[in-house]
Amino acid sequence: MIELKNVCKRFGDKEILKGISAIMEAGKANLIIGASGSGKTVLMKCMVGLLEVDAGEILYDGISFSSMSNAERKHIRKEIGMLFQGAALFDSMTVEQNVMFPLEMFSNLSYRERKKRVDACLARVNLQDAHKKYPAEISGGMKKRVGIARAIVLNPKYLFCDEPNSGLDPQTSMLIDKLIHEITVEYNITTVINTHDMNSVMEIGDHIVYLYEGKKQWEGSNKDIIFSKDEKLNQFIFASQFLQDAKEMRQQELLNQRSGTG
Ligand SMILES: Nc1ncnc2c1ncn2[C@@H]1O[C@H](COP(=O)(O)OP(=O)(O)OP(=O)(O)O)[C@@H](O)[C@H]1O
Repeated sequence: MIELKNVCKRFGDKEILKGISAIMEAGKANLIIGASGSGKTVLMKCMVGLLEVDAGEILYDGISFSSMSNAERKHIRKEIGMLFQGAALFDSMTVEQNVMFPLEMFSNLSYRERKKRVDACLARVNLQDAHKKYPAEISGGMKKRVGIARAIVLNPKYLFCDEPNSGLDPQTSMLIDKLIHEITVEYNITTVINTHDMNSVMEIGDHIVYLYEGKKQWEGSNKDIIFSKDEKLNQFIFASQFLQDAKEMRQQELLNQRSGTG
């Protein structure tokens, strides 16, 4: 679990994060959503220590990460996996070498053990036959899978995904979402996902934090969203008439199920 307590961040006289408190739960996909410029990336960077908070606190399983020195943060950093936008693979390395890279950097495993772990992670993301391929030879969806395999190769407790669906078609996006969600539940990972993708929100949003102009405007699950009366959230999620109609239909369906008439 990651806990944010009144997190504030400014750049010069521009206040970006205005006292955000929220919980990122273990074994759940925690989504940070909000319009462009609302502070999602800055918040994620604060959480992994790429930026320092100006005030407030970030706790990893009860331990204050924000007040630690860089040296003290090392053992928490080892437990963090990251899936970057566009997967950020090394072009000159094969798929297998990309996934093995963190093990070479941060583990004392023998080559045989490393190879076994890489094989297991690539199998978990359904990429059994791509070991010797280079990133340029595989599709965008496959690159994301390699990125996921690399992010989980060290068995992380925490997984950060920045826009995991960017550049993917809707069907591939859903497969990637499903994979991230399955892995999160399977290994009880605290997964934090920055996204603009409304499909992701509705499909895997176990826990959602909606930022509006640097403040937490709303927090809840994808099931709560259907019944939320928060105007700003509704305008953001159900922006088109089509989506508003879909929301009302789903609302009715759920109400019917509850009253036993559906
Ligand atoms: N290093 C920086 N120096 C100054 N301003 C910054 C810096 N990083 C981010 N900002 C500003 O902080 C605000 C929030 O940026 P952030 O990237 O977190 O938005 P976002 O919600 O992730 O947007 P998007 O969805 O477009 O990625 C923006 O106004 C941005 O210009």
